[in-house]
Amino acid sequence: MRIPLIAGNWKMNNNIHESISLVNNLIQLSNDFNNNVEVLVCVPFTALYSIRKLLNSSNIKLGAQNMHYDEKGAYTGEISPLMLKEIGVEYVIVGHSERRQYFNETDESVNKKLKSSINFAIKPILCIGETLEQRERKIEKITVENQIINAFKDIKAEDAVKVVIAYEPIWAIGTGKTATSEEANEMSSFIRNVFKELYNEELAKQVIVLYGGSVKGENASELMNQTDIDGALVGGASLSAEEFIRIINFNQQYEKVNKEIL
Ligand SMILES: O=C[C@H](O)COP(=O)(O)O
Repeated sequence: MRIPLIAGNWKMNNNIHESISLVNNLIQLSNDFNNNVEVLVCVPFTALYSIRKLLNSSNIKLGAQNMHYDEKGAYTGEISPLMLKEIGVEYVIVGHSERRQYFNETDESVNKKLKSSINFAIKPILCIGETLEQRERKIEKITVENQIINAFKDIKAEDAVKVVIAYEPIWAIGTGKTATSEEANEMSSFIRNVFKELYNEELAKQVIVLYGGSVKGENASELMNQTDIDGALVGGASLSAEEFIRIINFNQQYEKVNKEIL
């Protein structure tokens, strides 16, 4: 069974003080959380240690937004999987489009990071997705397929299933434009097909596929209740505890909307 995952990616926002305050708000409101959803916050490196201590008394998981693939070495300014492990980081985002676009993240480094995070038992969230130009040229599926094939090079099925996929159409990130629930579900279903071809049908059914790109409280329930979408990678809206909780509780809204319709 695929447990829904709602992951907040704070990106380069919140100093330590602001991070503590946001997480304290989340913890205070966590009694209201949808119990069937796994909740994760991916915070800046500088806040990881303080937030780890706060989260110890909660069910909220802790993630990092990037890591180097080597465990140590002469890589000035980088953070290793061992360092993340030492703090108790459970998840790491790999290959976010902003890292591919601004920091020369390549398919090759993404592949190395996936292997390394699996090796260190840090669950990777692999981001894939097409640009607006690629969608307009109708090459969004082949783009996403190639990203998967390259990212999973030499990764065995028993490890591949540990990777969470986040489908994030780049044109929907931080723009207020969301893919329609049909577009997002169609791509998520296509992603499962790629895994079926690359590995097997069982793995294709098991892999967790998130949607990311301007997810908010108001659109979460429709997106999350699509057959092939298992949750969300949330940027801007995860910076507000109230808005993030609206997303976490997408099912309650969905049930409420359905009851109102009935
Ligand atoms: O990692 C999160 C995504 O880039 C989505 O960001 P957004 O929700 O601000 O569009």
